[in-house]
Amino acid sequence: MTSPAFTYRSGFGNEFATEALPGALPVGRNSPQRPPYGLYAEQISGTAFTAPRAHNRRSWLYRIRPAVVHEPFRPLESGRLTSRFDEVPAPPTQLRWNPPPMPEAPTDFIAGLATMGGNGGPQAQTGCGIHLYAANRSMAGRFFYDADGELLIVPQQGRLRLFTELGVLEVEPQEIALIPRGIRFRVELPDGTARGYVCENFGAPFRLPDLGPIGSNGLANPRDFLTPDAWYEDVDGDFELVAKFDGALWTARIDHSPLDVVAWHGNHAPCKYDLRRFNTIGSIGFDHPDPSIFLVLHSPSDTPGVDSIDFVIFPPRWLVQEDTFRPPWFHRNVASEFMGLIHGVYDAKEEGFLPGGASLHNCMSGHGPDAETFAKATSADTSRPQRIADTMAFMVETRAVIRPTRHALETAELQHDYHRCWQGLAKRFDPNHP
Ligand SMILES: O=C(O)Cc1cc(O)ccc1O
Ligand SMILES: [Fe+2]
Repeated sequence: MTSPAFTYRSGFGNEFATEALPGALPVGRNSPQRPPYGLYAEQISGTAFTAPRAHNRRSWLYRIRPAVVHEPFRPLESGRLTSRFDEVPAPPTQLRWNPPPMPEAPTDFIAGLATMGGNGGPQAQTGCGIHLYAANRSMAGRFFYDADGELLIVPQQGRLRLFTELGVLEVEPQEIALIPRGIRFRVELPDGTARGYVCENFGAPFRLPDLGPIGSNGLANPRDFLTPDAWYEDVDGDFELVAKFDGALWTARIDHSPLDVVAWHGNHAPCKYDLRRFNTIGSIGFDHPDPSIFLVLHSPSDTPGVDSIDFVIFPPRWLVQEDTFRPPWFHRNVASEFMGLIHGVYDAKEEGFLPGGASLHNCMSGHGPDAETFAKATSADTSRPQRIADTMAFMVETRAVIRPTRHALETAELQHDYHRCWQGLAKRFDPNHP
């Protein structure tokens, strides 16, 4: 038996309570002697039991069988998915990649993941793995969970239907999904193929940033995050449970679908967010602000004010700054910047940075607009507003160096001529003309 309808509740990090059968949620206690409908009660903790209340994440699940019911795990060939960021020395060179091609062989979401780089790891409980996925078939007969981190999924092409233990998320390009650490799920591809990005967060769960002087509204508003209502399937069969655990993949046989949670309550729950809802705040006077104004979600580190990961977007917006070089300035950054393009064109790079592609500008490596963009922006009329339309780029900015994997440095998609886009920035200096 399968329950229908994919519906959501609104809010970020809320305490939700939802049941797919009436009365399935116990009232007034988490673990009654006999939960309704013969369900098992089970807690999943995403933070330390003793984490401060504001950051504590846990959910109570009422399910047909407890999560422990499966056979032992054995190693599974991990393909291009890894949490090893020491395979090859990280070059300070600016790097850019073309979009990965769609696979030819049948490839599901998990098999289609290729790690481009990262830092920290599951043991350090900080940093991230940055992956691209390209897939052409739905996950059939297998389910996945990531014990190493939370998954921030950024579709670029093709919708995803994420059937999770806590409900179903349907996401399309320009939406993102967050799957908390440990939550089991399978991925269907309603469009047949799908491509995109995954940021695997080994550290503190992503949260909304404080808004400081912006005030009580703006950037990503909490009510635009949607968490699914309880949904379950009661299906027996010969299935596979795949785990990413301590950097590698493992597989275990399981004789039923683990997506059998009939009711749950708590705040360790998946959600989705439409990036087009982002309330972009910018300069209405002069100068191009720091990209921290584009922050959607962040994973704070143990140092106040310094994030382990910032997830930032560059959405459509108006540029109105007068007497200003309006695109991103030339810069070097203590943080490291991995970028992807979901849609359209990015304003600092009109060519070469393609939807589905990626770039990496590591700690203190100079970068900025290409020569063509520089030429246009220095002669643009800044007495008029300019609309940046049809664009959606994102950046995963991290405190630690993003070390590319061997795959990232050896793939045919690496653009060996990337540096040329800046070589046309000629000497303009003339000491006789201030
Ligand atoms: O490098 C980039 O294109 C990302 C970026 C954008 C911006 O507006 C300011 C700084 C920055 O690193
Ligand atoms: Fe940058």
